[in-house]
Amino acid sequence: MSAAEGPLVVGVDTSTQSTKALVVDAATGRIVASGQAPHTVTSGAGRETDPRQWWDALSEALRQCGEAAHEAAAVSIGGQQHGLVTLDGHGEPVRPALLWNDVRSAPQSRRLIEELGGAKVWAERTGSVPAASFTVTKWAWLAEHEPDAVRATRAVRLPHDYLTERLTGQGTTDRGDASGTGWWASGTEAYDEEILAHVGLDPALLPRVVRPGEVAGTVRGSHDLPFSKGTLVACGTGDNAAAALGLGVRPGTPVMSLGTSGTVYAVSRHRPADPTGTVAGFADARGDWLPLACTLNCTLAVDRVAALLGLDREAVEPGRGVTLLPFLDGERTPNLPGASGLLHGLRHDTTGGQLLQAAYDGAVYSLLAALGLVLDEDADPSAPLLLIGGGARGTAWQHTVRRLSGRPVQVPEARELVALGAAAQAAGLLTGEDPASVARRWNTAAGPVLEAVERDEETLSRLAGVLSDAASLLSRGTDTD
Ligand SMILES: Nc1ncnc2c1ncn2[C@@H]1O[C@H](COP(=O)(O)OP(=O)(O)O)[C@@H](O)[C@H]1O
Ligand SMILES: O=C(CO)[C@@H](O)[C@H](O)COP(=O)(O)O
Repeated sequence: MSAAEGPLVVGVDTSTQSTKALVVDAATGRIVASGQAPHTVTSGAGRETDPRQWWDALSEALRQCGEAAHEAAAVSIGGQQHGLVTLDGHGEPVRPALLWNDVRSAPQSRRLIEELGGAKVWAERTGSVPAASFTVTKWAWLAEHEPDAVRATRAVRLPHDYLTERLTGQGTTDRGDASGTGWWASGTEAYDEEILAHVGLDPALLPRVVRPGEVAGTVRGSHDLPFSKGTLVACGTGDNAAAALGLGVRPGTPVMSLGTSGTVYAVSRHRPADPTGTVAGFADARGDWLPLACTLNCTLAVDRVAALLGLDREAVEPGRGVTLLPFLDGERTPNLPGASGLLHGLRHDTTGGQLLQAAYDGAVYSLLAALGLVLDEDADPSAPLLLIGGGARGTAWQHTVRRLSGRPVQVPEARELVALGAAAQAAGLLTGEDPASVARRWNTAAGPVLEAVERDEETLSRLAGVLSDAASLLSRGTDTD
């Protein structure tokens, strides 16, 4: 391995299933070392992780990076959005974090929307209608179900804030991740004190929102990570905003991420406010906006169907009659938090491979149905859809997205776009550059473009029909526990 041309920076992605760390040469974008370690998420009614697992996983991922991590001049952390981290007076978790895909707060979501003036008011005020994923609904759920935990809480953080604070000793966040809480007003770019008062959350418990490009702090002395005391720490951001940075996308370029969550988004110059709630009006990590739609069921749901069928995830077969809505975790897009999976059109001659293809179709359909809503007038309708996340490596995912979108699809060769985006933020601290320009200089989006194929209108309209006909079944919910 040749010596680095520039200073080394570390970018971290602490996402739902694992924490990944990259050591990157800030001059060239070359990945000098990488590491990854898993965390566990509870199953059953809720989805929770002890935040200390993220720290341990970060430590292990950095250990795998070896000596290179010791040389880092700056570090930044991107992470799963929305999770509610509650800390006591010593900075220790009061209880495990409630994650973005925990739908127990669906009743609190409905109630908060109604109590504060309805969906349109929320969309105009915070950019988003707070579905059960949003932090504000989780805080309301906790206040109702575990008031002792709320009373013991001295600080409220998001997942990426938690790790940044353990590095720096400072409670900080950024506009991108703050915009997914439901208590950050997108018009004024400040915490919304009325919403906070409504849910009984003292603003003093929240982190300071660091400006894009500002240093969040420096690595403090006492920790078990390989960084030297005084290493610069950037503000970090939510994982989708980090991936947008990591790709260096300009406004209007559509991105689809296939991971634990499925997301579609584009950077926009216009502040979003979708009263239907399909599009979350997130801020990006620079000063623009990131209209985004997110599904709860993506790679894990399809892999689960493959496992139930005893098939490899690539063992799909074409078939036109069967429909599978893979809403194994409830769903957010469409907003059906109580839904479960639904199968329609099963026949004696339906094969396992056709059922598996139907699961891919169902997962991709929800994302594509929202794609048009996240793109504004800046968008070029013929631009390739950038496909990222673990699922983007899969041939069946790639083919399904091409067939149901009718668009060309570009699959960047770089695998860890969230961690690269965080690394670009860290590099920006050293050079004064815009992180998105850093990523473009690193050429992170480079990868093969798969040509457009004819859009499979028959499958799209069959899926739309089943979704509409099964509406009452899907909104009723299933008692499984
Ligand atoms: N080669 C592959 N083909 C299809 N799916 C894959 C492949 N590699 C990983 N995955 C899927 O990617 C998922 C993890 O993606 P990732 O984006 O890392 O998730 P997250 O960031 O949400 O934790 C796994 O659930 C797995 O199903
Ligand atoms: O809730 C959202 C976006 O609003 C999710 O995209 C989370 O940010 C989790 O991301 P992954 O772990 O799937 O990357």
